[in-house]
Amino acid sequence: MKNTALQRPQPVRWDHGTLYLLDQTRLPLETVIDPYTTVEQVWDAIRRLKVRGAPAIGIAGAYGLVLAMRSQQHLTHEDFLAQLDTQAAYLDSARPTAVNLHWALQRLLRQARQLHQQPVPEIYQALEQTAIQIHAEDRQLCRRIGDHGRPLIKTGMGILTHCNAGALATAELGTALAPLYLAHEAGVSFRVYADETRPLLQGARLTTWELQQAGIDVTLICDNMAATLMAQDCIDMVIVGTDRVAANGDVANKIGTLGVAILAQYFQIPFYVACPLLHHRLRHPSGEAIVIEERAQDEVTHLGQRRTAPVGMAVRNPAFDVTPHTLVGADHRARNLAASYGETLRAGLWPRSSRRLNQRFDASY
Ligand SMILES: CSC[C@@H](O)[C@@H](O)C(=O)COP(=O)(O)O
Repeated sequence: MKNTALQRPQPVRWDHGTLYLLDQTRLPLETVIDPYTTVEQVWDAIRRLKVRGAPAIGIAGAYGLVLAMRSQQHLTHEDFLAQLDTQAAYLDSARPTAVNLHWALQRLLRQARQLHQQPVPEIYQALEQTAIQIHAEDRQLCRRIGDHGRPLIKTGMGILTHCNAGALATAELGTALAPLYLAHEAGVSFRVYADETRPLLQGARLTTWELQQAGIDVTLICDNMAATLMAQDCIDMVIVGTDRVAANGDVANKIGTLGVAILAQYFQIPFYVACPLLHHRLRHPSGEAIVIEERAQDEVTHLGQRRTAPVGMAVRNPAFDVTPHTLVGADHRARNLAASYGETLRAGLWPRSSRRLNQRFDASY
């Protein structure tokens, strides 16, 4: 058994009331961990992707709300709860697509309302404990995804992943990368292909970095090389994370995921989405209703500080896309026959309809 636990990076840390975030914009060249003491700093870190990946954003947002309320403990109950609402709405505005941020903030708001009879400092203490609990729960959820997905990983496989859904995006193991970490620890040898993931290069900068640190065989490819590698039989499965799941099983994930899913169907390669459905309330009936974050133009017109497009160029920069549920799953032939259900990698269940999918999610967490 190999032990990779020591090499895994920790994107978020809470230590005696101070939040520490690993600045992911500086990876892989520099490993910088900054302390955060104000809600404005946390909002900015989320917005700029210093902390990123749906689960890590949710955890950081929860701690951000705790930081916001620390200096408000002198307020009356009514004013404390009003301020809590205001600060949660502010944090929630940092990034719209990942469900975890909204989910974590709402959980803290609900808890504060339930405790409205308690003295304000006790409500504050409970908020801090819940943020710590959200952090710990994510660690467990990632491990469960890892346990569930590990048997899929077989010796000799080539595995393609897009963006970064690893330790850097979560409390510990990652979602999509959790099965890979556990398979590696169990001695399974496989090769990961990491899409570079334009425009912000989460694959090139982050997935390669964390897998390399863990001693996992990883090869970097440009996004436009995936089709060729599939045609050359280098890819046996695709596994990605998700920022939001709709009730019909459609999944929003980093821009470019849809293209990979279409390719996987063409080449009849299993396409898995790894996620803990605890956070996904399946509020949207289908992927069309999911709000997709549109980011700044310079992320597309520049590579780092260097301009690569003409001045004045029209640009689109949606940060995520939606993969229809019909493209998610392991058996493309079966899916063509019964294309009306989604399959999402989760605790041992492969539901056959979105209604059952919903029930099973609730039952398991
Ligand atoms: C476990 S993470 C799943 C997703 O959050 C991940 O794949 C992703 O798209 C992250 O996007 P990012 O813009 O880097 O926050």
